[in-house]
Amino acid sequence: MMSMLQRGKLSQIPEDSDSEVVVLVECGSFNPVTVFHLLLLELARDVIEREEGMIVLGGLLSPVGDAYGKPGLASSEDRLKMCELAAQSSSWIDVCSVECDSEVFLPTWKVLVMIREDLCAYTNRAVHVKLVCGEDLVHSMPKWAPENVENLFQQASLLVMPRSGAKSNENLLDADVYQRRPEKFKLLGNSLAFNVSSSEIRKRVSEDRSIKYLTCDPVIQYIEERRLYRESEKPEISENSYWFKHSGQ
Ligand SMILES: Nc1ncnc2c1ncn2[C@@H]1O[C@H](COP(=O)(O)OP(=O)(O)OP(=O)(O)O)[C@@H](O)[C@H]1O
Ligand SMILES: NC(=O)c1ccc[n+]([C@@H]2O[C@H](COP(=O)(O)O)[C@@H](O)[C@H]2O)c1
Repeated sequence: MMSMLQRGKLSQIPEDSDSEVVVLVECGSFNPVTVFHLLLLELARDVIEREEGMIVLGGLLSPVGDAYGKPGLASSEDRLKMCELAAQSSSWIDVCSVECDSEVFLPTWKVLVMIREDLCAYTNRAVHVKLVCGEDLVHSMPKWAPENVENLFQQASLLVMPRSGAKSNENLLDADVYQRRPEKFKLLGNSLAFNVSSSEIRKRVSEDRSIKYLTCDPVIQYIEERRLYRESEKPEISENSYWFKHSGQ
């Protein structure tokens, strides 16, 4: 199988180390990738290394495939490329193309299992997988097929960042999914929470406003060259899309 995380970006595991090994995965649309997506992985790594003493093998951005059917989604080719350009700025973050390569929608738990199995086979040791996300993803889970949520909690644990300026006022601690499996969650401090989003970038591009420092320079150049997001969004919502049925929006 093609590598999901370039071997050159993987941390070395000292031979005599009995520390637990983990890969951090962020799943999303990345339409386009923002500075916050990268920062979220950095903050998660810091917490896991300092507070849990685990070895972080690497971090992955996994853009959802075209089959998700979310209105206004740029092609998986463009979103994958922008993630790759953003990951060039990191020594340990890489991009996983398994969702974009798939013609069918892959539930998040399946993506995490594929990544974990690939890395277990490569390192020849047990590898844990943690989903790094914003709290809006957790609030959307009641719309997912219940078995997909259950499988996710069986296969992985979550590192969750409060989302400043979130549309929802729900508190993560009140969410049913949290209350059912609190041991599966670790909350990241909100002192660095800020309100940059892909939708804000798309809006600003369509209004010809600056997006400097909201995403990486090579991503800005790519958006300009490919003239992405120039039209203001006219969401054509297909009621048959996976997104419409399961995204919670
Ligand atoms: N500013 C932010 N604060 C907290 N979490 C964030 C932030 N931006 C993105 N995330 C998280 O990163 C993951 C991937 O995000 P996604 O690709 O959906 O970007 P987004 O900015 O939420 O997109 P959009 O604005 O198009 O809804 C999700 O778990 C999301 O909650
Ligand atoms: N059943 C599932 O596992 C399921 C359902 C809906 C969305 N998701 C994921 O949640 C993320 C949502 O991203 P957006 O917030 O950009 O729509 C995507 O990575 C998507 O694959 C997973």
